[in-house]
Amino acid sequence: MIQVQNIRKEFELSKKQQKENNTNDKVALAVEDVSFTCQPGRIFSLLGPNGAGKTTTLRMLAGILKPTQGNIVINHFDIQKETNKAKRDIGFLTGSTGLYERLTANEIIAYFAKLYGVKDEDFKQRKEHLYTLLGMHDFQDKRIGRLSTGMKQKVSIARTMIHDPDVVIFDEPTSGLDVITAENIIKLISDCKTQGKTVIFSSHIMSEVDLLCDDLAIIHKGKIIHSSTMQEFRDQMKTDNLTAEFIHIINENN
Ligand SMILES: Nc1ncnc2c1ncn2[C@@H]1O[C@H](COP(=O)(O)OP(=O)(O)OP(=O)(O)O)[C@@H](O)[C@H]1O
Repeated sequence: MIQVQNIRKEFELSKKQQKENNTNDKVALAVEDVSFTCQPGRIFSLLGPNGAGKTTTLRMLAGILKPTQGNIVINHFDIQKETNKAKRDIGFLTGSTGLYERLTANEIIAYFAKLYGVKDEDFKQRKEHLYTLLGMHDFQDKRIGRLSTGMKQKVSIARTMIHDPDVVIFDEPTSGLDVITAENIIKLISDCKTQGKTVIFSSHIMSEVDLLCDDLAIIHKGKIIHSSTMQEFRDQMKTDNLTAEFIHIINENN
């Protein structure tokens, strides 16, 4: 379960950033008064145009960024007060997940399994499952620095899932992947739901949202402008498809 209450994130701007952003403001407000709940066994989708505040929100949920205000609770653990306990329950996938370029996929997966205290027998079984699902056997012994963007993304996904987290946070999970692998990721996300995990993902791809999500929130300029179940979203649509409806809601709030 993820409970988000009135979170706000301000970034302090350096003199250089102020110049780049053409502003005298000392802070940039990225997320303002955002609240939502993600339930176990359901998939929650966070949608929004570029720069809306999706990654900033997900990084706060994962305990990587500290909110300026507000509370985040992951499976009853306050992410700011009981960070380590909360983090054990989280798998976080982001496009910028740092992978050590000089290690191989096998070394990275083994390293993270150890870090999270995964038992040997669980490790072997999970690794095999993830490598098969993602098609990773062929490059498991290659150094990360020699892998393509899509291959690196696969390693990141395996790394995110190896400790079998209860709560999974995916920031644009299929970005940079070929259609076959993207389909497998969709299947992996869907399996997470069947296993009763709490899933949140951000995406620009409405067909993925349509396939996967039970609940959704639309964020725009740092604020939640729509929040409902997917069914409620469909029932209130004023246009005839999801993409058109998304654009319509954004335009109404410009
Ligand atoms: N470290 C930072 N310092 C200053 N401003 C930042 C920083 N990180 C993000 N921002 C700003 O916060 C806002 C939200 O950015 P964020 O990356 O969360 O958007 P996003 O919805 O994930 O966008 P995208 O779909 O393009 O990835 C943007 O205006 C961005 O410029």
